Amino acid sequence: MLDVRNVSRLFGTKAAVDRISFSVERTGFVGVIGRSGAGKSTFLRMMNRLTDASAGEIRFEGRDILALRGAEMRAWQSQCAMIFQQFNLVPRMDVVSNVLHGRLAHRATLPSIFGFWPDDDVLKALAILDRLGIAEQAAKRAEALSGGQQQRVAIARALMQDPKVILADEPIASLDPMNAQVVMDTLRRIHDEDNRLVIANLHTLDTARRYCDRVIGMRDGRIVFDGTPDQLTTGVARDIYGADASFSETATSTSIEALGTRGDDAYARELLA
Ligand SMILES: Nc1ncnc2c1ncn2[C@@H]1O[C@H](COP(=O)(O)OP(=O)(O)OP(=O)(O)O)[C@@H](O)[C@H]1O
Repeated sequence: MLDVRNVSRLFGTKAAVDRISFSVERTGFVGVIGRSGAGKSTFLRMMNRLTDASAGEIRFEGRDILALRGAEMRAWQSQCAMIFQQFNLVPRMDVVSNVLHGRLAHRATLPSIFGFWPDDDVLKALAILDRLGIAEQAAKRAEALSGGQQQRVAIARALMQDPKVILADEPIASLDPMNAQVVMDTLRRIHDEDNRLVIANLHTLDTARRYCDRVIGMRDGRIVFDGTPDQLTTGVARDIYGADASFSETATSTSIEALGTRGDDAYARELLA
């Protein structure tokens, strides 16, 4: 499905991503972990063509997406939705309009600018918001929502593109543990129910272990670990983060795990409703 071959990105003489290779045979939930500056965001941005690669190939279903230009590149970008740490919504615009912007690549620009959306698109946006549990927020300005709700709006906007791949760059780094859990549950559900490939850069080990089928560890632009969550032991994590024997997992953890084991999911949702 996805074949990344010897992909590099240089900034000046420094390799932010250094000849990385891996394959994803079939759709899954892949987490990418590593300390700040390891190259995680640069890799996602190359996948989405927001940043050019310096070398290598990224083949998705047989096509080298790094070689796409013009309309073909834009078509790829709409199949490959991106979710960002800071949500990237239009704060003063209402929620449903923000979601409808996920359809921009499919619609004429001018009517969209003036807010003329086909009824089908509006109904689809409302159905997605309903699926993500935030339909009642549809008419509010995005800026009036909590961080977790805003990230769910961003996920709804991504789903409006009907993407094959969802790339999430630190999707919960700005959220408190309860909101983080709701957002991660949402991403996982989208993978399970829709079979979309999710690749998420994550800054906490417990989140990677809990939600991912596969974890890729990056260090200094290279892949230094590629395995299952079970194989992600403290020793392995120490290598990925480049820490010494004093490495502590708590420094790279949130309390999501604790919330889950206490069975507080329903409580978290109640609070967020
Ligand atoms: N536009 C740029 N110009 C110059 N250097 C860059 C640029 N973008 C990234 N870098 C450098 O590339 C390296 C990898 O950065 P990247 O943002 O991919 O890391 P990361 O693992 O995502 O870290 P973080 O979690 O802090 O975002 C860093 O050393 C960074 O300073």
